[in-house]
Amino acid sequence: MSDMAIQDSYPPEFAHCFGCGPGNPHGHHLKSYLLGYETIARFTPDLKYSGGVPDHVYGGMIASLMDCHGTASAAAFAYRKDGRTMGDGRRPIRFVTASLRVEFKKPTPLGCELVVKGQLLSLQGRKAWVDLKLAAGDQVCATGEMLAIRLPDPVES
Ligand SMILES: CCCCCCCCCCCCCC(=O)SCCNC(=O)CCNC(=O)[C@H](O)C(C)(C)COP(=O)(O)OP(=O)(O)OC[C@H]1O[C@@H](n2cnc3c(N)ncnc32)[C@H](O)[C@@H]1OP(=O)(O)O
Repeated sequence: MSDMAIQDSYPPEFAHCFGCGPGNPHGHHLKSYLLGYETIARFTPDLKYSGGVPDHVYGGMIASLMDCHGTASAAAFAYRKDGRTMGDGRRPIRFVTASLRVEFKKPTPLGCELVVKGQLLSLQGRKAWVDLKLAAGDQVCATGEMLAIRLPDPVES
């Protein structure tokens, strides 16, 4: 596993995301890592992120974790495809979410660590499709599929 979290390769001007931006002092600071051919992030939601009952995570938090982990995963997979290393000093590869479908399979328990994993389904041009799974222990609670779009490099003036 790379020691560097994918989000820690985001340049300061793109580090403000509430879910994962290292530069947002109020945010969740989700950290995603490339581990072989998949990505992984671990996160324990604070007890205030409850759903309809106090011991379940609310759906927005689950979607948020997939949102941030999915775009980070897309970037990591694109770095690998381009034969690059994150933080290599060149212009960073950045993706944003174009679409995210979440299926809530089981209630997600609050008060324990959640593990989000990503796998690349397809990477074609600027489009990356990422398969996502969120689990509590051995139980997969939600699955998702994201289309992430690679942002073009800004034109140098
Ligand atoms: C905004 C800057 C932030 C940068 C942050 C970086 C660090 C990350 C931070 C952490 C982030 C955390 C996560 C977050 O919270 S990311 C925040 C939530 N996401 C957004 O705000 C994204 C808003 N959307 C856009 O900016 C644009 O629509 C994008 C950039 C996505 C595409 O607009 P762009 O003008 O560039 O490209 P295009 O329109 O030619 O489309 C290109 C191709 O994609 C296809 N397509 C597009 N949409 C869809 C769709 N819904 N379903 C199916 N297909 C779709 C389209 O048909 C085309 O295909 P083809 O014709 O080529 O075959």
